[in-house]
Amino acid sequence: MFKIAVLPGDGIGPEVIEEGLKVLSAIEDKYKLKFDVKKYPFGGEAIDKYGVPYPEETKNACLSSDAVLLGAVGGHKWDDLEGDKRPEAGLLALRKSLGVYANLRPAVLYPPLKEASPLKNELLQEGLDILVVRELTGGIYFGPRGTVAIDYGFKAYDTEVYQTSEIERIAVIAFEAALKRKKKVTSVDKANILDSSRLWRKTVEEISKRYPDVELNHMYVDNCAMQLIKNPSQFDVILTSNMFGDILSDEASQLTGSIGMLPSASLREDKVGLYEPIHGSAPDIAGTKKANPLATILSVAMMLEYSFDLIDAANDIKDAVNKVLEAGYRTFDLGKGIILNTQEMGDKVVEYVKG
Ligand SMILES: NC(=O)c1ccc[n+]([C@@H]2O[C@H](COP(=O)([O-])OP(=O)(O)OC[C@H]3O[C@@H](n4cnc5c(N)ncnc54)[C@H](O)[C@@H]3O)[C@@H](O)[C@H]2O)c1
Ligand SMILES: CC(C)[C@H](C(=O)O)[C@@H](O)C(=O)O
Ligand SMILES: [Mg+2]
Repeated sequence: MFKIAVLPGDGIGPEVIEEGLKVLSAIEDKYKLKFDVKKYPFGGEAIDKYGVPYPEETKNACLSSDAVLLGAVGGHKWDDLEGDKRPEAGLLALRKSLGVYANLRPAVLYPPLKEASPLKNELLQEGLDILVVRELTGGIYFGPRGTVAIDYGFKAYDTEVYQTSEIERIAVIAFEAALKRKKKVTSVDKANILDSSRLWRKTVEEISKRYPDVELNHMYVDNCAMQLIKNPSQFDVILTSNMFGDILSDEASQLTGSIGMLPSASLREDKVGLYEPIHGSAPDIAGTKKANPLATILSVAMMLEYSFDLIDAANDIKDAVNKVLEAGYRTFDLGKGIILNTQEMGDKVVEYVKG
């Protein structure tokens, strides 16, 4: 029986997780499966209860599970805490402790959402299906950092650090993914300025030699941010660092209609994975029932696919989401249509999963 540690977190986290679990339980019924699902405190909620964002009990549960499903963490209440005591520090510790260095963020435009994308229709003729492969356990998020007092005020620093082995393993993930897609990798860096990016570029070049069937091009991150809007269909797999991937995936998500549509899987060598929507705790809409649960529901689909090899079940969820959208149902972030609240959207997906 697959063991899943569920971390609802803060803000809209628990709201979208509830809908993800509803869909998971519909899959259990449909396929006569049984998942061992347990919730644990994490993020701001855990700080309030235990004084730390990633308590030992939660850590032990995550480390002994087949998959971790996370809502989102953070909120104004904890914004003034020191960096390493914040809910977001718990998220970094979770990712690091699991060793899930490969963050896959598929930005897929579901055809019924063409109107919800801010792009002109003519730019979407070929659809939009980009896989952002983001390095997740290195780079500036984990490099040396600090704040020191100086003559006038303070000096604060964060350091982008990458070593060959970290770049190699994430590049392999990107090239392998490209082989199953349109066979194109765009590696995004800032090699005109940063030493770490120059090592990135050189290492990616080396790995690309093992993949003669995959086309590789390099792009500076500032240009990539622009090209995503100008000509998104040029991209297949975007391979990039932790911070650039964070930023570019939020940008790519909006092209698909809303950040509320983008799921993610964070993987390592074995099948264990962390699954989470790419959005945050959205304090501006928490408690209003406006949150779009589809990114979390699609993260459940990724969990079924990557950690459990339940491909049919994963496809059922993706098909159900497409059908719900085709039938005109929307959450408020997706623009015009039959507007549903968070719970109603979850129920609709369940209805279509059941068939
Ligand atoms: N993985 C995570 O847990 C994660 C990710 C990003 C941000 N955060 C945290 O979340 C908090 C808020 O950050 P932020 O406002 O920059 O980013 P956010 O992603 O929470 O929200 C950005 C905007 O997108 C909207 N939005 C996000 N998810 C949505 C959904 N499912 N449906 C509809 N609209 C949605 C929000 O209402 C907001 O207007 C911060 O504390 C931040 O650190 C956590
Ligand atoms: C909250 C933050 C630490 C996180 C990140 O930057 O990785 C978030 O923005 C994300 O995209 O998952
Ligand atoms: Mg982000």
